[in-house]
Amino acid sequence: MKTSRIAVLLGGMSAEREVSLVSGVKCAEALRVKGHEVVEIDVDRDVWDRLKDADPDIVFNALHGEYGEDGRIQGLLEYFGRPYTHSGVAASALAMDKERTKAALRPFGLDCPEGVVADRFEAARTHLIEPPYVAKPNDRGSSVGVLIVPEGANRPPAELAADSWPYGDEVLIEKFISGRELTVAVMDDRPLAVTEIVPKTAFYDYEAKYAAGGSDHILPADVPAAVAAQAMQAALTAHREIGCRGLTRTDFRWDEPGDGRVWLLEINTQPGMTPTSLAPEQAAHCGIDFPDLVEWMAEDASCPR
Ligand SMILES: Nc1ncnc2c1ncn2[C@@H]1O[C@H](COP(=O)(O)OP(=O)(O)OP(=O)(O)O)[C@@H](O)[C@H]1O
Ligand SMILES: C[C@@H](N)C(=O)O
Ligand SMILES: [Mg+2]
Ligand SMILES: [Mg+2]
Repeated sequence: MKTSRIAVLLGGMSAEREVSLVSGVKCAEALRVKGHEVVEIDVDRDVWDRLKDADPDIVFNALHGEYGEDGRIQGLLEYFGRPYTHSGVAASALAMDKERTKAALRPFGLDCPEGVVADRFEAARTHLIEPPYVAKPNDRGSSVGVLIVPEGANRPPAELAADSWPYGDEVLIEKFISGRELTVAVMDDRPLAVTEIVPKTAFYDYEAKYAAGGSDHILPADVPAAVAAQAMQAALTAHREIGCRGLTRTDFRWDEPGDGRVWLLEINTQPGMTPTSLAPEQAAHCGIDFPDLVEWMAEDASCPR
């Protein structure tokens, strides 16, 4: 790839700001290793002015969560008119909405857990589906606000009605899928591998995701070949049918003690690029080191309109 001037967007205004600062610094470092001129932009409401000042050839979006992964910054980048990494406006907006993503993918034969989107105060008053279920923000990431409601629970989680609840009023109440946790990254049209995640905590929460040693990653996952093939195919189908670009990562639960189905939870259009993140680990497993992965992402950047 020819040497370019690349603006790396990082930080931002989401609940995943700290994660994005780590992803962004790592990606900026990798692009510098590859010889590119890099400007880091910690994104706030002045991002337009900062982009104009930076005058980049390419924008590398290392944001996660609301404003950075949900079509909003992508819309602004379309106006800016320079190639940007990852998915475009529509795919980003759809993928950030977990329940609508599942509805979009079921017609393609993918198993997606039953769920209902509700106002958080209503969900705090009464069980909207029979426990066990998961109550989680419909449009956040890094497991923020994820609450597990076990079988036999008398009441919904009181946290949902707290004044201090910071994740918006819309929650997804989703059937709890017991079993094992799998994930598959996709680069363009290539599913990379299947990782099984074994968290040290009760589930794959923020701590298990980002604390060193917070979870074990088994790569390649020690699962039957048919299960691995099903997860890889489902990740590719999700990437294509949601209309994604560049790198994505799709998360699954394999209901091994139950009926053995592989259930799709969500597709992430801005997967983490931190030292404990899963997509770079899968790329490395396929022989693509971190600088090569990041440079491929920059090279793959586009601005279709
Ligand atoms: N329906 C479910 N059944 C069982 N566990 C679940 C379910 N939904 C979520 N979880 C648990 O919570 C974690 C986070 O859920 P999910 O992947 O939907 O959210 P996220 O916050 O967008 O995560 P990410 O960091 O991957 O963006 C899952 O990895 C899983 O451990
Ligand atoms: C960054 C985090 N939402 C991930 O999917 O890796
Ligand atoms: Mg997510
Ligand atoms: Mg996830």
